Amino acid sequence: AVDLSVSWLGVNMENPLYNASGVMCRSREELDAVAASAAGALITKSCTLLPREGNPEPRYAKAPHGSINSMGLPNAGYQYYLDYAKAYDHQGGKPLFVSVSGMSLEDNLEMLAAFRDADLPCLVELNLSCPNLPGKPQIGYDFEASSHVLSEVVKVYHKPFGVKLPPYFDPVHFAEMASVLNSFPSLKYVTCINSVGNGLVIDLDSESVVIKPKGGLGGIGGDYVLPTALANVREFYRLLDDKHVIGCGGVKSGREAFMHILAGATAVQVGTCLYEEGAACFARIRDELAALMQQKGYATLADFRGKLKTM
Ligand SMILES: O=C1NC(=O)NC(C(=O)O)N1
Repeated sequence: AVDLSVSWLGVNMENPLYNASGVMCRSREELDAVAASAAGALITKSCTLLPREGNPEPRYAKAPHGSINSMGLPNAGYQYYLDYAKAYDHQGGKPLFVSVSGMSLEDNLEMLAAFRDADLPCLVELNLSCPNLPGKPQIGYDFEASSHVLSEVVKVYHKPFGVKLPPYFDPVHFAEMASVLNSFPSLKYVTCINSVGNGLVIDLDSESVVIKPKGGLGGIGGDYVLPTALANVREFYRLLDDKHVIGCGGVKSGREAFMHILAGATAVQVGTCLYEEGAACFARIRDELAALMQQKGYATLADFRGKLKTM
């Protein structure tokens, strides 16, 4: 038998799989559905200070090899998720993570101070990479801004936390961002990657875009992004000091979950596949991962984590 468990930053997961922030996690009903599934943990939709409607619909579409979304951070406001976390059974339940994505640094600091004061066992994932707010850049692509935000965050939030990063595509950028992240010891994990920003899916029959916001531009997920996600996991696994990397991007079976862990991922998030298949995907992916490990003769995740061979 294989052991799929992973313990990290005080979090004990029976298996390494959980939802990507944004998918099946905006309402308490959705969060409860992930908690009731075979997922090893759950994370909330990125929250803002005030509730947000988000971008006009249609704002999500399935595409031939994945998905495109320009949701625009629709969420119930941080108090809703703080209340959910306060009521949550942290002892008996699965680990709960909270994603925070303020519209400004001040908003981020106010929300983080509130989560700090609530003194909950949840780990925070600070989203530096939402690509879908018209007119707003992805903070993660501005190294100076990222450093400034993190400098202010660690003054307010003293517990270990993580950041959700956009995909990078250039070794110089991997090195630059790793250098910024390594200067914050309490930043204990990164989640790689957020959607590949501002892609364009065209429907040939209608000769039209498939989502309304931003002239059809949206974050790309699914099969399209797997190689980019794996590269980001492996590069940050290699470049970061004493931090965990959480893999996200293109996971739809035990195979891609295995690849992310082989590249160095401590745990693995599922986005597009969860959106399309529903919470049953967790048991399927879990069992596929276990079978793959069995076939390959690995008893635990640590047996192969980060052991990607190079030539
Ligand atoms: O960080 C985000 N990534 C996405 O792909 N979409 C959401 C969103 O638009 O709310 N946010």
